[in-house]
Amino acid sequence: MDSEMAEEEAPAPAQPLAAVAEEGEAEEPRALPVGSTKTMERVAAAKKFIEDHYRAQTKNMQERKERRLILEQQLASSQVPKEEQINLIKDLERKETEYMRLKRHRICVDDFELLTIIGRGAFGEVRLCREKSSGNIYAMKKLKKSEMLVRGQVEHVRAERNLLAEVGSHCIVKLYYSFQDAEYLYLIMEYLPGGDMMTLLIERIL
Ligand SMILES: Nc1ncnc2c1ncn2[C@@H]1O[C@H](COP(=O)(O)OP(=O)(O)OP(=O)(O)O)[C@@H](O)[C@H]1O
Repeated sequence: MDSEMAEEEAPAPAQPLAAVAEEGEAEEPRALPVGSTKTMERVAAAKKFIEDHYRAQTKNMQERKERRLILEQQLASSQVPKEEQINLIKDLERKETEYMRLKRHRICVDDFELLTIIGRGAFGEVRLCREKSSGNIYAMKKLKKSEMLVRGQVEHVRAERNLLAEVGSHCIVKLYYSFQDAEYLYLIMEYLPGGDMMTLLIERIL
């Protein structure tokens, strides 16, 4: 079994404070201090993140096992020679491992070669860029986090990002990646040459 398939050990649950009291020492039950609303929100967000992460990981492992099983069943009922069957299964495992390796890679601004500036938005510039690994050209929209906070636009930007990520329409620009660093959010979109709608409308109307 390779490292991807290895089952992860569940982290030990945090020990409740009361349990830390020395054995035999009769302690009056004390109310634990409750964190501020902000802290409680962070705790809830972290809990959700961890749960989602492990759920996704379990699902991935299950799907991977199923893909292997399907291939094994297909090969068992085929005329493919035994040696060839072993090679095909090894090939599948190699591709699965490579896929997991690529998935683990956290994409960041260094994965792109920054080219010319093609526009300016409310929170920063839009640049043409080239993905180093594939050579693909995209439009990179860079949004300054502090500006978004000052103008109270965090929810609008989040909605824009979610909409671009979820809608699959030829009328809406495609979003390929989104990521952030300490200062900026980045949206990596399909590059649409030809200018924006407002310029087009002005040209057509005037
Ligand atoms: N995917 C893209 N392909 C090509 N050019 C783009 C792309 N996205 C943005 N641009 C260019 O960058 C400019 C600013 O981008 P965008 O309109 O998304 O920013 P914004 O912050 O929403 O701006 P505004 O507040 O003015 O609407 C656009 O007018 C356009 O010229």
